[in-house]
Amino acid sequence: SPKHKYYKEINEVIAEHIKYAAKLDIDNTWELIHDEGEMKVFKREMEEDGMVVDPLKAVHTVKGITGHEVCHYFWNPDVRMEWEGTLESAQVLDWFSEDTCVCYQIHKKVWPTTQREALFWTQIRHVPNEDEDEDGPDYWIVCNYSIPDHDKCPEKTKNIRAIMNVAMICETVVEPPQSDRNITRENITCKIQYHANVNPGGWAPASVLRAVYKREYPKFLKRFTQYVMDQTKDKPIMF
Ligand SMILES: O=S(=O)(CCO)c1ccc(-c2ccc(C3CCCC3)c([C@@H]3C[C@@H]3c3ccccn3)c2)cc1
Repeated sequence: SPKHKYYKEINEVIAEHIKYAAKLDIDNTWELIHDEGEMKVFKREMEEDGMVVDPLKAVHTVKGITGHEVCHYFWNPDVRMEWEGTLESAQVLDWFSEDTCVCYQIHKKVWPTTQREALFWTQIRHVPNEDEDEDGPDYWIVCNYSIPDHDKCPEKTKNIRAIMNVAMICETVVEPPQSDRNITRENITCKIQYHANVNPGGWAPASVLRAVYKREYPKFLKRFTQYVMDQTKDKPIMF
């Protein structure tokens, strides 16, 4: 399809997330806020114009599912309301291509903050390892990135527009290495990195927001990965 308005931005944002994922340097600037089994959730405390914009990074390892499956269910707008417990509504406003669409969603109100909504493009992409380096990382990635407006977006709602740059970046490990033919779910593990930069778009008490982040992100990641395990357990593996 002819290059759409966001074609260049999408490539730049995805490339940035891939570059960042390859480094995975969780240095001491990241504060561990949740550590449960294989899931570790970190934050950095940052404020912009007095608003909490804490970047969040989570790493998780889940057996029995692939990076393609995790990204497929995270990206697929048709199932968003099945696993995202904090949404009041979610809809697709536009399709740029078969792997890229514009979503508009309203988050459930988080007392005492004003209700939030989000308008963003979402793309799923397979980033194979570099040809010459067959041991290089092979990623599946989904990126959700806010856009300022869209002609089909509801106007003048009472909600505050949150601004986000979120990525779900996955690698699949097959152990022991086997030919594609007879790999079972016992042989696969998905290594997940989740990066979320959410600007609440308007003032909210820092203490409230930080408590919400600390509670909601681990809950969301647990619920989402469990959803993928449930959806895939009796289905052929998506590599
Ligand atoms: O991974 S996604 O792309 C999945 C698509 O939905 C995504 C996840 C979360 C958000 C998000 C948007 C707004 C807010 C706040 C800002 C002030 C009041 C609500 C929060 C706070 C952090 C807490 C939160 C964390 C996880 C899930 C829901 N709530 C999170 C946006 C996108």
